[in-house]
Amino acid sequence: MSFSYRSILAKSVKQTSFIRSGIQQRSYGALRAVAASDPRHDHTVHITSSRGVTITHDPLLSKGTAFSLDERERLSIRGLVPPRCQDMDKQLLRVKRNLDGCDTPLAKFIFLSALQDRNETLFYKLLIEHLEELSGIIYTPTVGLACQKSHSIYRRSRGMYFSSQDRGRMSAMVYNWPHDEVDVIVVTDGSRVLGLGDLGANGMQIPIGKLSLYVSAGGIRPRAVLPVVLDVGTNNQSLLDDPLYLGMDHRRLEGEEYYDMVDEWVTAIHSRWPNALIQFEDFKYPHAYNLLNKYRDKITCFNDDIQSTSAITLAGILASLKARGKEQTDLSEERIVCVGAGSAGVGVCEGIIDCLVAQGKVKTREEAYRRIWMLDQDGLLGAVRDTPLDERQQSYVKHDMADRLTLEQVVEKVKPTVILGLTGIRGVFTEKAIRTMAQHTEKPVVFPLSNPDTHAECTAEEAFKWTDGRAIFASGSPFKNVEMPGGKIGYTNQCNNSYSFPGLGLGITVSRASRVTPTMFLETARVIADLATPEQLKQGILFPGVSKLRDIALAVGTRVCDVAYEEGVATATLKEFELLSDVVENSMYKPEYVPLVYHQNNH
Ligand SMILES: NC(=O)C1=CN([C@@H]2O[C@H](COP(=O)(O)OP(=O)(O)OC[C@H]3O[C@@H](n4cnc5c(N)ncnc54)[C@H](O)[C@@H]3O)[C@@H](O)[C@H]2O)C=CC1
Ligand SMILES: CC(=O)C(=O)O
Ligand SMILES: [Mg+2]
Repeated sequence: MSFSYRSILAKSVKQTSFIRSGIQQRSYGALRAVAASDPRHDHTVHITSSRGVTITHDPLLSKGTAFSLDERERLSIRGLVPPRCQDMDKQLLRVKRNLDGCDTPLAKFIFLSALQDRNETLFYKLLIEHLEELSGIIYTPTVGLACQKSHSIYRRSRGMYFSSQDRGRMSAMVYNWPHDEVDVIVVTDGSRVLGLGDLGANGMQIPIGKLSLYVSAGGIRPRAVLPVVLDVGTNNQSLLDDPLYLGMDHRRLEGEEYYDMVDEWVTAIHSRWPNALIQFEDFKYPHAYNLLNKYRDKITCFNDDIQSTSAITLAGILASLKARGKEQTDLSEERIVCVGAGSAGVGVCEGIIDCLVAQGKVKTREEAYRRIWMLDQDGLLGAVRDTPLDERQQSYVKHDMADRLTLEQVVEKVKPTVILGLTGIRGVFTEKAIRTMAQHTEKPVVFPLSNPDTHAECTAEEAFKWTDGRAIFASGSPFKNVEMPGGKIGYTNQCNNSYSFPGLGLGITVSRASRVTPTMFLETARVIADLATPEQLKQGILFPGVSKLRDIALAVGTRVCDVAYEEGVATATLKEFELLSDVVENSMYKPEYVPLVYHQNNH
C-alpha cells in the first residue's frame, strides 16, 4: 500500500491554503530563515577541533571505515583505521549481518547499544531502514528487559545521572555535558518503568530508547538530545541487595526532599538550556501529575505517560469509530471502561474528556465523565470509597454504582464499547469480561496498553479468540497479527506514545515553543486518527505501521508547529514566506556522513 508523508499531510493538515494569508506567510517563512542559520540543519561540511583517535572514538563524528583518504589526512587518522574506505552501504551490510547473528533480543540490544556508542550516524541509518524490526529492540518490549538487566550488561555510560549525592551541585554539573545545544531531554526517576515497577537508576535505558526514537522518527539531531536519570534511590530491594547495582544504595527520597531535588535539577537544566523541551517519563503516580502541574506553565515540558499516551489512545479510539462505520463525533455515544487509574489511565481519560467537550455534543466536563467507568486495583471507582482518591480520580467516581465492582461486574452492567488497560498487570482482561463485552457489541474495541508485552492485560490471540475474531485490537507493545480458524486474519495495532512524542518534539523544537499546550495533544490525536486508509480501517488497522513513524512525526510536527503559532507560544523568529511542512521536513536530521574539516580554533 503506498503511503507517503505527502499523502498524510494532504489528509491531515490544511497544507496549501492555510499559509496564504499575510501574517502566516511571514510566520512560516521566518521559520525557514531561522532554520537556514540553525545548527539543526545539515551543513555541507562539519568543522571540528578534534583530530586523531578523538575523532575515531567520538560516536557523533566517527565514520568507522568510511573516512575518505583526504579526511584521513586532514584529521590525522591515516593508519588508525583499516586501509580500505568503505561507504555506508557496506557498513550497513556488515552491521545488519552481525545483528541478525545475535541469537536473543537482549544480545541484539547490546549489539545496537555498542553500535550507537561508536558510530551514531550508522546506528540511525540502520534504525531508520529497519524501524519496525528494531524499535522492538531499542524500545518496548526488549528495552524493558534491558532495564531489568542494565546493571549486569553495563558497558559504557550514556546521558547524565543526577543523584541524591549531587544535591547542591547540579547547577555546576550541567556544564559537564559537552554540548551547548540541547533540544530535547527525557528524564526519569525510574519509579515505574513500563509495567515493570521501580527499577531505580536502571531506568536510564528508557530515556535512551525514547530519544533514539526522537532522532530516528522525529528528526531531532543526535547531539541535541540528553537522556537523564534522577537517582533519588530505589525501593526495589533486590536491586539494593545486588552488588552490581549502579544506583544510589538507599530507599527513595519522598516528600519535600524529593520535590526539592527535582526542583534543583529543573532549575539547573533550565539555566543552561532554557529552550530545551523536557519530557518527564515513567514517574510514578502521583509524582507524575504533581511535577507536571508544577512545571507545565513555567517551562517547556510535558509528561509522556499522561499526555502523549492520551494523544495516541484518543487517536486509536477516533480511528476505531471510523472502522466501525461511525463518525468521530460519535465519541459521545461510546461507553468506555478504563482499567487503571494511575498516570496513564487518568491521563488518557482526560484526553477523551477534552475531546468530548471540544466536539461540542457533550456540554460540560461533568457530563463527559459519565461516559467513562474507571477501575483501579480495588475495582470500580464507585460510591463511598474508603481508600483515598485524589481530585482527578474523584471525577470518575460513579455515585450510582457500588464501589469495588469487579471488571466482570462492570462489563455486565455497562456493556462497554471500548475497554482500555493501563495497569501494568498481565491477565487483567479476563476471558469472562471480554466475552461478555463481545455479547453486547458487534466490534469490541480492546486496547491492552500496558508494556512490555508480558504485562499486557491480554494477548492479541486471546482478544480475537474471545470475541470470535470481531475485536478491534491495539496494544502498547507489538503483537503479531493473529490467524484465526477459517484463515481470517486478526489485525493488530500498536498504540504507543512512540506515535505521538516524536512529532510533538519536532513541532515544539522547530517553532521553539515556550509552552506545551493541551491543543497540541488534541491535534496530534486528530492528525493520527485520520492516517489509516478506508481499506485499512475495514481490516481493523487503525494507524500506519511503525515503519512509517518518521512520516507520522512529520505530519504531527507540522500541525504542532502550526498550533504553536496559532496559540502564540512559538518563539522562532518570523521573516519570510515558506510552506510550513517544508520547513519542518527540512529541519529533520538525516543520518548521512558529512565531510569533516579540522580547524584548531573551532569552538
Ligand atoms: N501504550 C502506551 O503508550 C503506554 C502504556 N503505559 C502502561 O500503562 C501502565 C500503567 O502506567 P501508569 O499509569 O503510569 O502506572 P501507575 O502506577 O501510575 O498506575 C497503575 C494503575 O493500575 C491500577 N492497577 C494495578 N493493578 C490493577 C488491577 N489488577 N486491576 C485494576 N487496576 C489495577 C493501579 O491501581 C493504578 O491505578 C504501565 O504498564 C505502562 O507500561 C503507560 C504509558 C504509555
Ligand atoms: C510506553 C510508555 O511510555 C510506557 O509504557 O511507560
Ligand atoms: Mg513511559
